[in-house]
Amino acid sequence: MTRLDIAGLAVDLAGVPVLRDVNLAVDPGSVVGLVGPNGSGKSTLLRTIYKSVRPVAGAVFIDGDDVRTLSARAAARRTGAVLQDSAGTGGLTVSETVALGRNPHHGLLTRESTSDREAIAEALARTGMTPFAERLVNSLSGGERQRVLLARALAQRPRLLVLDEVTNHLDVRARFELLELVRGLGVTTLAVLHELDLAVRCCDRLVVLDQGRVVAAGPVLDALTSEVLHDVFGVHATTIRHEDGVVRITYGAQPLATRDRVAAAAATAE
Ligand SMILES: Nc1ncnc2c1ncn2[C@@H]1O[C@H](COP(=O)(O)OP(=O)(O)OP(=O)(O)O)[C@@H](O)[C@H]1O
Repeated sequence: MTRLDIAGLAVDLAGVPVLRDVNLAVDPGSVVGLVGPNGSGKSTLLRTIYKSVRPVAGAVFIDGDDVRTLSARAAARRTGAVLQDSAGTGGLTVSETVALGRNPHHGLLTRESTSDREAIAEALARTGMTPFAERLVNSLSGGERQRVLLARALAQRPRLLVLDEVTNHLDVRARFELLELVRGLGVTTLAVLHELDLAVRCCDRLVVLDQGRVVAAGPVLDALTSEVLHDVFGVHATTIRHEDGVVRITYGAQPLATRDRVAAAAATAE
C-alpha cells in the first residue's frame, strides 16, 4: 500500500505566499482529513499532489518518488482525485463516466481492454453503483453523482485518493455514507473536509491548516483541541471520545464571531 509524504512545501500564487513549510504524512491505507478555515490553502495543497500547482520549495513524495520526477500521465495514474464541484459529466451514462477514469492508462483512441472493463466493474461495485450503470449521470441525485465521481477515480486503480470537499451538497446521511464508503476502501486518502463533525468521526488523523501553515496534526483528539477550535476556527467547543467510541465535537453556546457581532450590534444600539 501507498504512503504520501509532503516535506517543507511552499507555494506562491500570483506572487503571494499561500503555503509555507508544510510537512505531512499519510500512512498506507489511512484516511487523513485536511481541515482549516476558508482560504487557508487546503485546495492548493491538494493541487501540488496531482501536479497542477508547482511548489517554490519542498516536495511531494508518493511511495518515496518525488512527483516532480513523474510525467503528468504517471502522476495521474497514481492519484485519483475527486475535486470540489467536479466538472459535470453531460449526457454520459454512469458506466461511460466511470470509464473516463481509465484514460490515464491509455490513449483516448485505444479500445477498452479486459483490464479496463474489470476496473470499471470493480469501481461500480465498490461504490454500490452497479445497478445505476446505464442511467444518465444527470438523472441521478447529488449523493449518487458523488459516488459516480468516486467510482471514476477508483477506476483508475489509484494508489492515492485526494478528495476536495466531496460531501458538498449532500444531506447529512449521504455525507456519512460517502465518508464511510471512503474509509472502507482501504486506499490511502487525503481528504479536505469542511465539516469538522464528519472529519473527527471518519478520519484516522487530521492536519489543521491556518494561513498556509500546519498548526496542528495527529490523531483527531490531539489535533482538534479546544485551543485549536478556538484559535483557528473561532468557536468555543470541545472534542470528546464518547462511551460508544465515537469522537464528537460539542459546541459552546455561541461561536465567537456571532458573539462579537452581537456585542458590536448591542454597542451600536446603545
Ligand atoms: N490562482 C490563484 N491566484 C492567486 N491566488 C490564489 C489562486 N488560487 C487560490 N488563491 C489564494 O490562495 C489562498 C488559498 O486558497 P485555497 O483555495 O487553497 O484555500 P482553501 O483552504 O481550499 O479555501 P476554501 O476552504 O475556501 O475552499 C486563498 O487566499 C486564495 O485566494
